[in-house]
Amino acid sequence: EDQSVIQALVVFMDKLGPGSMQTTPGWGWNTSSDPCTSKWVGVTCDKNNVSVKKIVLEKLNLTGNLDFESVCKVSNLLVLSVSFNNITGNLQQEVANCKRLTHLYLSGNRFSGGLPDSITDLPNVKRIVVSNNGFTGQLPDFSRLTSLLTFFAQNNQFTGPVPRFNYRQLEGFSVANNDLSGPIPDDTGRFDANSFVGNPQLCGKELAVQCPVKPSKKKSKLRDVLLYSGYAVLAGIVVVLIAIIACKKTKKRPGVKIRSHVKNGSDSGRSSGSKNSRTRSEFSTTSVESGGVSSSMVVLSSPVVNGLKFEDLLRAPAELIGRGKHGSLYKVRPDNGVPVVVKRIKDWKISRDEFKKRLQKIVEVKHPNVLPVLAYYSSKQEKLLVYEFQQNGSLFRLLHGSQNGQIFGWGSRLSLASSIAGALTFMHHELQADSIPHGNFKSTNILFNNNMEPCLSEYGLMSTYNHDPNPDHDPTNVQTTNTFESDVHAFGVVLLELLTGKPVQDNGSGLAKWVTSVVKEEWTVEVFDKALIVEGASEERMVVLLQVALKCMNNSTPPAMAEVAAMISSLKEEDERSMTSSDP
Ligand SMILES: Nc1ncnc2c1ncn2[C@@H]1O[C@H](COP(=O)(O)OP(=O)(O)OP(=O)(O)O)[C@@H](O)[C@H]1O
Repeated sequence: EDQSVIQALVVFMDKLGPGSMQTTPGWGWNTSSDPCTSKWVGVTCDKNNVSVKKIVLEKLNLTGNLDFESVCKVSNLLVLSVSFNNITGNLQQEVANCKRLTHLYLSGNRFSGGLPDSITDLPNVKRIVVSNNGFTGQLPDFSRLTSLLTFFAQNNQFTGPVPRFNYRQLEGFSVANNDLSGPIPDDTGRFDANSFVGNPQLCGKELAVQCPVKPSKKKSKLRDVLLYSGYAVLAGIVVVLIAIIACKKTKKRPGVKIRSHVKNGSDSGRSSGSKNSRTRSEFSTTSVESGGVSSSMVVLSSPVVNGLKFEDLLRAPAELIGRGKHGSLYKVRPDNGVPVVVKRIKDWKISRDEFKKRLQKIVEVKHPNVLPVLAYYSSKQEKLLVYEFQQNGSLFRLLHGSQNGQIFGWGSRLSLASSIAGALTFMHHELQADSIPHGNFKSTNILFNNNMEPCLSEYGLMSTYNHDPNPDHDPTNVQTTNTFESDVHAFGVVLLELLTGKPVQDNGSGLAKWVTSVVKEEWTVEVFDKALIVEGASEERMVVLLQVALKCMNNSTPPAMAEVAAMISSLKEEDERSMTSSDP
């Protein structure tokens, strides 16, 4: 590169605040070396190694500002990614100086201010990703960007109307979780609620929120209605809360009531209502309120919960650790026992008998990489499941938590993929005839046990799919096959998460599209987690795993889980062989 360009790049990096990265061996980014021949970290050059084409600086803890004026001195710059850092400040209008830019990735930083109008002066730009930042203000009119394929701006604080785009040409689009207002344009085509949710003042058929007939005049009215109905709901909640608290105070012995409905649980002996001075578990509240319905707790024999009684659970202090779309999760530490988690599933339209039958089947199937159910309870109103608390957290946390997956190397990821694929294959095989797939497979449901072995959690609990009430159902019917296929699809998503280190949104379709497009554009390396690249993992084998992921996510002919497991297992063997054959 030209000396003037090198100087500009050094200024660019200085402003990005590289921190201690500068001392990393091979870091480059100084005026005495060349970005191409000295292979500066994050820089890719053209075939002849003379001009910089891509700058990818992801997850490097950069904390400064993005200086477009400097970086755009690189006249051939096609790709700029600074995702997942802590970059602050505004986006300069000089972004438009990067005339040849095709890919701009800024997600997962702390940018603020608006997107400059000049961003729509980038004639070749295909992908703009500004999600997960603190951007504000109105979005510019993107309709003149005829080359744009994806625009992701979710999780910011953009205001004003949904901007104009060539929606028919867009492959990926989201403005979810902002403060946009007014009607969703008519021409947004294939983009559904996922692309728009989380904007309370937005209306349109996609969101099933009707827009006022004369938008300009009635807009404020609609807003008022939304606002007031919001207040009404809030007021309602407060009243209910007060009522519940009042109830709690008057009912002195809630445990007794629950206990009287526990018919065939393993409880016996002392009255649970006695000397109960501890914080009562939150999940017991509704059990009490569901009074009158006979219910049962089944405690499975396991050394972990030897002699655990339902009352012990109810009496122990409980801490809410998750509230998902299927229910809440509490961490509970019964007297003298190991900490457990209690999953409380809401709104599952399944009878108590069916639930029991289903759980009996699930608990029969045991696999070392599947977290066993310790106990379950069902009343008409609610279903509770008990598992051992896993203090080492989930795969999601390992990949996207504060450590950012950096100490989670390629070998461990491949081995995790292989173990979990094996576990899921086994479960599918054993529960095929009963039509019980996992149903909610994702990285928060892969937990690390005390030996840091990955374990599949919450198998078969969620029925996002309709439960078939007919006991004589044909297990090969379409719906059933689809649900097992959904697990395979979800497994593909987790593979993508492992490979890219990126969290998943909207069922992974966005991530899959992105990966597919990137692969098509032949810069595959850019999809992989920076931590894997830095580690020097075999790109060839990462690509093979990527292909397995995309196969899983292929909706027309997805493979069976057993096939997936076989592919990963042979890849793992190959990887291990290469380790032992190369230098020690
Ligand atoms: N046995 C466990 N031990 C420790 N942490 C757990 C355990 N089970 C779940 N978790 C963690 O607790 C958090 C909340 O779990 P929860 O199951 O409520 O949410 P979710 O899996 O994200 O959503 P949902 O299951 O409702 O779709 C998750 O981060 C999950 O990884």
